[in-house]
Amino acid sequence: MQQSLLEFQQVHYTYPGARQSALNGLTLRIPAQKKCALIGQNGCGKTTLFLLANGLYKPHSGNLHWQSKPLQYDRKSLIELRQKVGLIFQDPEQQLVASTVEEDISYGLCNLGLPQVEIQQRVEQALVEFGLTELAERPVHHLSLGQKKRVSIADVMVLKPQLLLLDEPTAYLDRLHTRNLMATLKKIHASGTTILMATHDLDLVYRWADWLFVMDRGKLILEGQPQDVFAQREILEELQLGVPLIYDMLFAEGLADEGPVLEKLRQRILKLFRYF
Ligand SMILES: Nc1ncnc2c1ncn2[C@@H]1O[C@H](COP(=O)(O)OP(=O)(O)OP(=O)(O)O)[C@@H](O)[C@H]1O
Repeated sequence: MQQSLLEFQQVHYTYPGARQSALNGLTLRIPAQKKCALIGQNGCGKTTLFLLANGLYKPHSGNLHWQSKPLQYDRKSLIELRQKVGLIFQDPEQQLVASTVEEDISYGLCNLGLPQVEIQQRVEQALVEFGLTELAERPVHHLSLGQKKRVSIADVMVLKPQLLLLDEPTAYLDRLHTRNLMATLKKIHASGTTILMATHDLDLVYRWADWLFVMDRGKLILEGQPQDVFAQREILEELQLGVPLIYDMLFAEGLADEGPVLEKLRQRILKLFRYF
C-alpha cells in the first residue's frame, strides 16, 4: 500500500451555530508524492477539510494522522505541522499580510525565528523561483490578481512544505495565468511536494491529477485514478458533478467503453497540454 502523508479517520466537524456537520465521518488518505484533486459540490466540505489538514480547526470527533502519528494541537506541534502542510487560500487577499512582496514572503520564516541570513537567502531564492524579483519592493495591494496568487504560493513554498493544499487555485485566473500556475505546480511537484487541489474544473482534473477524491456532504464518496473515477458517470451525474468534456463526447458517441480509443484520446490530450 502506498505511504500516506496525511490521513483523516472518521472525522466530524460542525461550525459553531450550524445545524449540519461540514465534515460528516470523513475518512481519506492523502498518498505521498501524488498530484491529487478534490472535487465536490459547493458546500460539501472541501475548504473545511483543508482547514483541519493544517490544524486551523480541530475535529469534534475522529482523528487526523501525519505520517501515521496523531496530530497534536499544542502551539509547538501546530507550528511544525504548518511548516509541513502549506495551505493556499482561494482568495490571495486572505493570505497576504505584509506591505511589500519581499516582506510578505519573509513573514512565515520570521515567525519560525530563523537566523536573518537564512531568511534573506530563502526569500531571494523564492523571489527568483516564482518570478517575483522585479516585484520585490512593490506594495502587495498594487499587484494584479495573478501576481498576488504567485506571491501567496511563494509565501507558502518558502517554508518548504511536504504537502501543498490549494483551494480552487485557478478561480479568477485567465488562461495565461492558469497556464503559468500549472507550470509552477509542475515544478513544485517535481521537487518532491505532494499536492492536493480542490477545484470545480473537471477538464483540468483530467489533464493534471493522478489521484482523485470525490466528496459529498462531508464524506468521501469515490477515489481513484481520474480515468477510473470519471468512468463512474452515473454516480457523478447523481452528485450533479458531471464528467470532463472528453467523457461527455465519448459517451455521446457511444465510445466510452472503448478502452483503446479512450487511451489514444487521453494521450493526445495530455500531449496538447504538456505543461500540465
Ligand atoms: N464559518 C462558517 N460558519 C458556519 N458554517 C460554515 C462556515 N464555513 C463553512 N460553513 C458550512 O460548512 C459546509 C462546508 O463548507 P465548505 O466551505 O467546507 O465547503 P466547500 O466544499 O469548500 O464549498 P465551495 O466549493 O463552495 O468552496 C457548508 O454547508 C458551509 O455552509
